[in-house]
Formats: sequence, structure tokens, C-alpha cells
Amino acid sequence: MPPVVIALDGPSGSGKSSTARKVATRLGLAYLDTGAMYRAMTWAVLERDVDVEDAEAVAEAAAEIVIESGTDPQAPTIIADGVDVAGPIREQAVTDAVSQVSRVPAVRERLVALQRQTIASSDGIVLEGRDIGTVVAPDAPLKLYLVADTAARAARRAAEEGQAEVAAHVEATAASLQRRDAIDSTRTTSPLAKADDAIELDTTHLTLDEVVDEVVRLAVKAVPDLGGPAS
Ligand SMILES: Nc1ncnc2c1ncn2[C@@H]1O[C@H](COP(=O)(O)OP(=O)(O)OP(=O)(O)O)[C@@H](O)[C@H]1O
Ligand SMILES: Nc1ccn([C@H]2C[C@H](O)[C@@H](COP(=O)(O)O)O2)c(=O)n1
Repeated sequence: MPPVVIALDGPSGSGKSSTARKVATRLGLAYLDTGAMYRAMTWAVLERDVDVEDAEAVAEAAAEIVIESGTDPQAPTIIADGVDVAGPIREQAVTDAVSQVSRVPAVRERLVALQRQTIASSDGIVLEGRDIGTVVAPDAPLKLYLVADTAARAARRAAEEGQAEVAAHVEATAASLQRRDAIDSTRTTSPLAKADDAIELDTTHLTLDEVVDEVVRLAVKAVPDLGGPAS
């Protein structure tokens, strides 16, 4: 039997990482943040002073970059060229450049191959990203597409950064989310898209725990074996 895959896709800041980690923990599954892999690749490209607008140069650099992901949902790790980049990949410079790097086909080929290797070596896994249900794991028995209003997404992200009360920060965050969504959903290779058989879940008015409960319920319905003592 191939490992069970739960695919979580959706726009920036819709709650994919927080939901996926908690669902994986509840169900005793591994967890892979594919956005962190694209961010790590971007960090390493920037470290090499490569112009992210130059797709050929990005592809050339990407061929040499080594990305490693740890899949424990309670302590996920991300390493680029032997460096722990969990902190640096959340910095604004990486956030601003990641959509440019992610649209280079050679980058996607490398990372999708790594993601499929990670699935194959797992005993069941929750993956989150932009193309999990459409490209990385099209046969996943459960695909979710998380959405939330831009205002809610920006407010949540600003709260996480301790800036919820700073209107200019919330506004800039909303603009940054929308800019990334626009690039991610219009690129030629595997754009952000809802798979035809994905279930759309609007989290705007749901708490994180409510979202997690719903995803766990859908997972156990789709794969009854997941409903063992661990859940
Ligand atoms: N349903 C929810 N209710 C309230 N806050 C939430 C909810 N879901 C997620 N959050 C919060 O919103 C923020 C963004 O969530 P998260 O990082 O999981 O989104 P994401 O889709 O993985 O984002 P990105 O695509 O940028 O990586 C976090 O601070 C998280 O705790
Ligand atoms: N499967 C994926 C995951 C991520 N990306 C790109 C597009 C995002 O803007 C960026 C960062 O992802 P995040 O950390 O915000 O989830 O990575 C992608 O193209 N495909």
C-alpha cells in the first residue's frame, strides 16, 4: 500500500502550515511544509547573489543547492546547503523573492522530486503548499483547499508578528499576500490552483481548532484506518 497523503493547498496565509502540523500530530503522520522548501531554495539563491529575475541563472544555481527537510510535525526542520535556515527563510527578503524563484520550472522539478521521495519514504504524511493536490500527489485520498478573506489573513499574520494594532503594517501585509498570490496563481508551471476533487474550506470565520477538527473528520472519513487510537 502506498503511504496515505493528505494534501493541503491554498493561498498565502490561509492557515495551511498551522492546520497541517496539528492534523499530522493528531493522526500520527509526518508533515512536509513545501513552502519552506521553496523559501530555502530562495535563501540559497540570494546567498549566491543571483538575480531572481534571471530564470536561467536561478535554474543553474538551483541545480547545485541541497535542500533537506525534517518531517516531525512537532519539530519540523529545513536545511539549505548544510545551514539551518528555519529563521532566515521567514525574513522579508526571502518572502519578497520566493514567488519569482518558485516559477522557474527547473526549481519546481527538483523540489517536486524531493517531495515525492519524502512521501515514498514516509508511513503517511500531510503535505501543504500550492500544487500538492494538482501535481505532487494527484492521487491523494484527501485534498483540501483552504481559503480566507485577505483581511483575515493579513490580520492573523500581523498578530503573529505582534503588529496587529499597526494599521500600516496590516495593510502592507495584505498587499504582500496579494502580490504573492497573483504571481503564484498565474505562473505557467503548476500554478496555485484548487484540484477538481479538492474540498474547499473557508476558514475566515473559523478558529484554528475548528479547522483542525474538520480536517481530521474528513481525513478519517476518507481513510478509515486513520481513526485509530492516535487520533
Ligand atoms: N483558523 C484560524 N483562525 C485564526 N488564526 C489562524 C487560523 N489559521 C491560521 N491562523 C493563524 O494565521 C497565521 C497564518 O497561518 P499559517 O502560517 O498556518 O498560514 P499558511 O497558509 O501556511 O501561510 P503561508 O502560505 O504564508 O506559509 C498564523 O499565525 C496562524 O496561527
Ligand atoms: N508547493 C508550493 C509551495 C510554495 N510555493 C511557493 C509560492 C509561495 O509564495 C512560496 C512560499 O510559500 P509559503 O511559505 O508562503 O507557503 O513558495 C510553491 O510555488 N509551491
